[in-house]
Amino acid sequence: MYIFVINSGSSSLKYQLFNWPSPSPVCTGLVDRIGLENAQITHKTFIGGREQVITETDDIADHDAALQAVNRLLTDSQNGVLTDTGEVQLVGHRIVHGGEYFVDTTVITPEVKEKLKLTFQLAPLHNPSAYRGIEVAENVFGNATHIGVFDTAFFQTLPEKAFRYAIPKSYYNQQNIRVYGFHGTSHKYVSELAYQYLGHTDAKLITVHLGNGCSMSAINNGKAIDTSMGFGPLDGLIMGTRSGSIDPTVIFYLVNQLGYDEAQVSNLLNKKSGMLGLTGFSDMRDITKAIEAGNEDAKLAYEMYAYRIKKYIGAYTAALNGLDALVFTAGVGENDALIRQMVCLDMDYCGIMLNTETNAVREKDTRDVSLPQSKVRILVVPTNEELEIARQCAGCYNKQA
Ligand SMILES: Nc1ncnc2c1ncn2[C@@H]1O[C@H](COP(=O)(O)OP(=O)(O)O)[C@@H](O)[C@H]1O
Ligand SMILES: CC(=O)OP(=O)(O)O
Ligand SMILES: [Mg+2]
Repeated sequence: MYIFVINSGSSSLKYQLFNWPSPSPVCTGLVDRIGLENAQITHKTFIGGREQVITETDDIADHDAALQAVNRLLTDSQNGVLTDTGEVQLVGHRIVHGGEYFVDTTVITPEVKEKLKLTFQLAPLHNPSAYRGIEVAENVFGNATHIGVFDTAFFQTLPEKAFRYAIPKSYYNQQNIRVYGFHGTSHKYVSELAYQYLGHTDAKLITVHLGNGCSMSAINNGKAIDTSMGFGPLDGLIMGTRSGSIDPTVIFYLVNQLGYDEAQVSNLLNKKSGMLGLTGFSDMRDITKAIEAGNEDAKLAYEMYAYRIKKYIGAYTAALNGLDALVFTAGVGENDALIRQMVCLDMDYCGIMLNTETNAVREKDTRDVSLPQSKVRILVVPTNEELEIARQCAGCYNKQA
């Protein structure tokens, strides 16, 4: 059974095709810079153990054009992996915000799509493009069952003391204003691999997902008990373009003193802040280069980024009453050894002692980068949200069958 997984970002589209139940993808791809000049498609196929990479640069106006281009590559007469997109039976869609409506993996119907529209405001960088991705994919993969997998689902186990805000109860009861939590698919996936690596599931974990969006979660015996993102994916850690936690007084000031409206505040905090606002770059690789070139703003931003993570480690170690493993994942968490080093520096009081030598070695697989005497294991676990989405789609489909 072919399962196609789509992870639609605001300006990118990632995808993987699985010939289920094999967890190794038949092909993977990324369409980057959608809507900008010179969008780039990187399409990789893995057939008979051979990797083939096709890259194309073109102007791709929107998600519709992006999926049409992917469709062409998938069914190309020479290098295609499918004869027809009709061969795809399930399409899994990553949906960041399930709001109050979706607590689990859900088959997409017209009613589901209507409810999804109500979540746009809550995740403005993500849910509108996921919705667009669904609409386009329904045309391209007309025979398939489309299934939504929600970032928020993993956080259904949060206790009320962690998911409620200290505002009048009616805002929760009537408006569902509460912590939802995000990147749940990734936190779930890497925590399960960490438990496998540790060899037991009765362990206390802190998972640190550092991609464009960044979040942490505290996990006790496989159940999330707290997480750093909140009502929307803006709270908590400093991210590529998002501020993370900020005193709401700043927002009152922007509105009252500078005359900002809601769209301007949202644009500032979601798209112009974080590492981009502090340094002019949102990509950690550019920031590292800037630090090497002596850029003081970049150095400070890097320190702020690591410091915020450190504070959450302290908070979650307290919430868990101990810690067995600290797990780093996603683009920055997996690849940026220096961030891991800065986060773990001077944490021996908490039992965290990094092996700076093994930490500096690049590897693809799950690995332990702590010193033998460290009470807490420090793990680097590559995430794979697409594989987890495929797994959940197959589970949802089999339950229905
Ligand atoms: N070798 C690397 N060193 C440092 N950072 C990296 C490296 N490779 C990728 N990244 C960072 O990973 C980020 C993207 O992470 P990713 O998990 O792919 O994010 P998303 O899924 O949110 O787009 C980039 O912004 C970049 O800063
Ligand atoms: C929820 C979120 O922030 O997702 P991403 O990291 O893909 O932007
Ligand atoms: Mg991501």
